[in-house]
Amino acid sequence: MRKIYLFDTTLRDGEQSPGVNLNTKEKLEIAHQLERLGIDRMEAGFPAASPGDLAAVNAVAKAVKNATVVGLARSRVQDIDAAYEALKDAEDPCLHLFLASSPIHRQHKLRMTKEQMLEAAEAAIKYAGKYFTKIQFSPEDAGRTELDFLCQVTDMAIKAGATVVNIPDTVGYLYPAEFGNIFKTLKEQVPGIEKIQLSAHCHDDLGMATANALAAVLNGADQVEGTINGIGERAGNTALEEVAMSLETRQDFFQAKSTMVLSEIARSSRLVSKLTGMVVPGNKAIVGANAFAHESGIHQDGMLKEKTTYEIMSPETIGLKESKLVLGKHSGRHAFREKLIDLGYELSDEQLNIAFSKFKDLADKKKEVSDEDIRAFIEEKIVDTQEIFSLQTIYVTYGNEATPTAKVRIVTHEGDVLEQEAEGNGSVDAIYNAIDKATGEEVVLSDYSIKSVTHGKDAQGEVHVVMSQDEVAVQGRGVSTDILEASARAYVDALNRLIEKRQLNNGSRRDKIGLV
Ligand SMILES: CC(=O)SCCNC(=O)CCNC(=O)[C@H](O)C(C)(C)COP(=O)(O)OP(=O)(O)OC[C@H]1O[C@@H](n2cnc3c(N)ncnc32)[C@H](O)[C@@H]1OP(=O)(O)O
Ligand SMILES: CC(C)C(=O)C(=O)O
Ligand SMILES: [Mg+2]
Repeated sequence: MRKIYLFDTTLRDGEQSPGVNLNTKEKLEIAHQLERLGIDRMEAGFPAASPGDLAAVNAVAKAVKNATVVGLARSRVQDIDAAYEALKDAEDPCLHLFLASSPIHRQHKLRMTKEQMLEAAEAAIKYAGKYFTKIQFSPEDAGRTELDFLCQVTDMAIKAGATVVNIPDTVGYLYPAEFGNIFKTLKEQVPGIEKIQLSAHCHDDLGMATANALAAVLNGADQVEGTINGIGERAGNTALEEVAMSLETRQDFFQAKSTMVLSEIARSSRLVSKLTGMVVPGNKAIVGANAFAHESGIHQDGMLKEKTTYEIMSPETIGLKESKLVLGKHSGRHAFREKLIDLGYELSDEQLNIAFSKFKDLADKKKEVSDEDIRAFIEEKIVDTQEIFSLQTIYVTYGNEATPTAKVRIVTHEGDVLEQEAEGNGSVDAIYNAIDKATGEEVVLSDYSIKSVTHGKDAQGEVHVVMSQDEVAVQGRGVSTDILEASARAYVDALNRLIEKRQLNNGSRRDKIGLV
């Protein structure tokens, strides 16, 4: 099995993400985590960029013991000197030199001919050879460089003393077959290529960064460069966790492995996200919050029966606890029942059906149904014995200079429809007056409280009421994403309990409420 070296540039190309600025302490924290992650080489910064970055690279160089520490430099004496200054205390230092080779960069940016580019790069590699035994050379924008010229540049770099030649697709322009072909060609056509390592550095402008890096591996690349979470200039770099997990998951195909400590992936991702402020999208491969979460019923059913139906990797491998079955609009009964068992509820099939349809109603209103949501509506309703009144609709008219009015429609358990409208001191009072009118009940409301039982903008509100009638007191609870609906539900719930209690105490008094 071939070893693929991982070169992490989170602290250099990753830091080139707009808005990211890591101080020395933060770079050190990430560097130590990269060591735990088993990264072979880490690029700590660009020492010539600023005295602060030189100091940060120097701090990383002194602190890191289990990886090669790399510093980036233009092909200029002052940059190489700065990099030497930063890296001189490293146990295993490496200089990363670059000079663009593509026609666009040569003509417009460097204003150099091919010959001048070759001469400048050669002079820089040779100058660096005085200080460094490990030198990586990158022909920047290699992806858009004439292939025969790239072979010439690589040949020059090997002869001048480079130990690694890194091929950057600087602007993320190439497709895997094209990028792979560069490596194949270099391997076939450059004499002495076996003396050095070939490396791939890809950008994600067309979403090809990982695919291109893996195409390079298939065509002989020894090293892949990238960052944690794929951060980096513009659309970012190859995400190293994607490469390592691809090699692991598809060993059969790549016949290559990295020495990344896979169980440190999740922790590394969280740390980089926290210190750079770059939020990991939920759908990001490997480390996104949804990468091991399943929402739809058919998938959840498959997962419960056999995880490999819908998971090609296990969350435990990357250091997460377990896969998540997220309850939402697309979930089914199997996952719902499993969740209830997890939460400690054992329901009969009939209760499960009632609970499931309430869950679906809630899921239509909320993006994700949380454990608290489920507890709230299970405890609210499944214990119900008889629903004499059920609230069908409420309409409330409110304006701060108008009298609030509410219209309710209630259906009795015998199918009668009771519809009434009333005014009140506030919206809730208007709703309660309308319910009183519709049901014909006269009650005293002695307590009303409201709290949020879940979080976020679509949190559920839980209303709790206490009411009494002829010295019989009952409580009622209502839960909804809308507090007026929760208020109405709590009131109707209490009325149902009141009537039930009254029936138990006195025999039927339903004639009084006109239900017979
Ligand atoms: C593809 C990549 O990611 S490359 C790395 C990109 N990262 C960075 O640029 C971050 C750090 N950079 C910096 O802090 C600054 O750009 C510095 C300190 C390096 C240079 O700053 P300045 O001297 O003000 O130059 P500026 O950045 O405006 O322009 C770049 C100069 O370097 C030249 N240059 C660009 N690449 C190279 C190279 N690899 N080798 C030699 N010269 C180069 C440009 O042609 C330009 O030269 P000119 O001034 O003669 O026209
Ligand atoms: C410095 C080089 C390797 C780079 O980051 C690029 O070309 O994208
Ligand atoms: Mg780059």
